[in-house]
Amino acid sequence: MAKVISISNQKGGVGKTTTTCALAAGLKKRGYRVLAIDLDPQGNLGFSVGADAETSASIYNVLKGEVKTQYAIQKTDSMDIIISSILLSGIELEFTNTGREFLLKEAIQPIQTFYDYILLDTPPNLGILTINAFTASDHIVVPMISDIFSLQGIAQLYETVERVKKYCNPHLSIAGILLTRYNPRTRLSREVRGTAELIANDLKISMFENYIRSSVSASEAQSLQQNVFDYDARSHIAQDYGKFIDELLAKGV
Ligand SMILES: Nc1ncnc2c1ncn2[C@@H]1O[C@H](COP(=O)(O)OP(=O)(O)OP(=O)(O)O)[C@@H](O)[C@H]1O
Repeated sequence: MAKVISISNQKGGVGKTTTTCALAAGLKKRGYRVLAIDLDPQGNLGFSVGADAETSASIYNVLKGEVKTQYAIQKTDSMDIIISSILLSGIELEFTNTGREFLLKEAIQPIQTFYDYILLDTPPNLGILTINAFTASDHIVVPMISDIFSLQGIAQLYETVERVKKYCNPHLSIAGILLTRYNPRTRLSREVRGTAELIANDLKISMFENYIRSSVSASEAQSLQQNVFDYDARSHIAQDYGKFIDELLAKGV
């Protein structure tokens, strides 16, 4: 039975897609069966792994009930993936029925025995797609860049998680906050890290000890549609994501 992990932060550009891609590819390299589902209407994850966006079904078709989940899965070198669609951006108005928070959970139920991990790349907001992701998930990984605005969003995210736990999914847990695009040499980064630790501590959320350093390999790998390990296994970003995955597995996630 697959463990389901949301990679989520309502702030844009914090490394959700990069983390989903690296986590999926790294877990696959460790021998796990991994499916990633792109819930972000921007569709960057599908592009990052070279998935077909022209003819294949997307998670939008699945949530609409037009296509069975198993027929939307594409196999790529890095991971199995269900791509996103720009049509997801209208879903807030389109799906208004009772129970709409459970659509994704129901959609992945028939395929959960075929995978060890299902990773959900969420959009940069706390709307119905993110609520669907949290309702379907066992754990949430929260990528965060070390700037002062990112800190403000953590409490809001925490409140959403508490609401989902109360009404939709009591088993949900935040696996931890992962600092991304981190530069250990700058004082600001270190200060924000210290403040993030205080906030996380107050909310009883853990921070991952490992962080992801800033590296041009992130965008270079994406533009070549490769995962960071295949692009350059010796790069900072590949090494950091490798250590993060070890830490995540050691936590029992
Ligand atoms: N460790 C890193 N070092 C340098 N650049 C990075 C790093 N991680 C991600 N980036 C770059 O930052 C940009 C945003 O990353 P990404 O798309 O993963 O964020 P996101 O949170 O998914 O964004 P959105 O909310 O828009 O979906 C991308 O151009 C990516 O290449």
